[in-house]
Amino acid sequence: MEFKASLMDEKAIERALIRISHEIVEKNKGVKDLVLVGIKRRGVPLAQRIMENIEKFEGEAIPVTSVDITLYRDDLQEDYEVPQIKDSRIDVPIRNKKVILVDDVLYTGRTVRAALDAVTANGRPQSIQLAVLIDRGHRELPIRADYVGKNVPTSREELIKVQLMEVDGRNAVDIYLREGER
Ligand SMILES: O=P(O)(O)OC[C@H]1O[C@H](OP(=O)(O)OP(=O)(O)O)[C@H](O)[C@@H]1O
Ligand SMILES: O=c1cc[nH]c(=O)[nH]1
Repeated sequence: MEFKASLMDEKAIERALIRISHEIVEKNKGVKDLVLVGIKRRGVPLAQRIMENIEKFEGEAIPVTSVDITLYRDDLQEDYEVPQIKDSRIDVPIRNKKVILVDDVLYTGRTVRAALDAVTANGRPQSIQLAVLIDRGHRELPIRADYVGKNVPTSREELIKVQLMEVDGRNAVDIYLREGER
């Protein structure tokens, strides 16, 4: 992978998450019935940070939980990976709640589609919204985000790498060119 450019530093990530946190409270007219669901792995610390921001502004904590969506190799098509639910148990009640799914990158939309299945397997929420740090385009399904940290027009040969302190030891968003695509 060849490094191309830095898209966001620690401060830019923090500002984007603060804005998203405000937008969530504004759109939902408060924090009542909100549940944040981070998509593993990097959606989980992002959901946690959004919860901490909202708690700071509103003085009220909202539940945070996670779903585990993992890429599996398609048995019939060797080079094709399909996101599947690894563990669909959600450990907070979501029936009649306003669920906010959180992930780092939105690309084809397949991970989010699997996450929607995982959430609805646990009960019928009042609504499901989506927050992502980066929307890089190239959707293959009719899925869009309600809250976006940064829209980044990309080519398919590029790769967006989000790094978060809790997982990677640093906070940064960088863009790379995939091996052999130059
Ligand atoms: O819209 P999609 O095409 O589904 O792509 C987006 C997903 O891809 C990335 O996960 P990845 O599979 O790279 O795993 P990671 O988060 O563990 O690195 C990212 O974290 C999103 O979950
Ligand atoms: O560029 C991409 C595409 C999917 N997932 C990522 O994390 N980056």
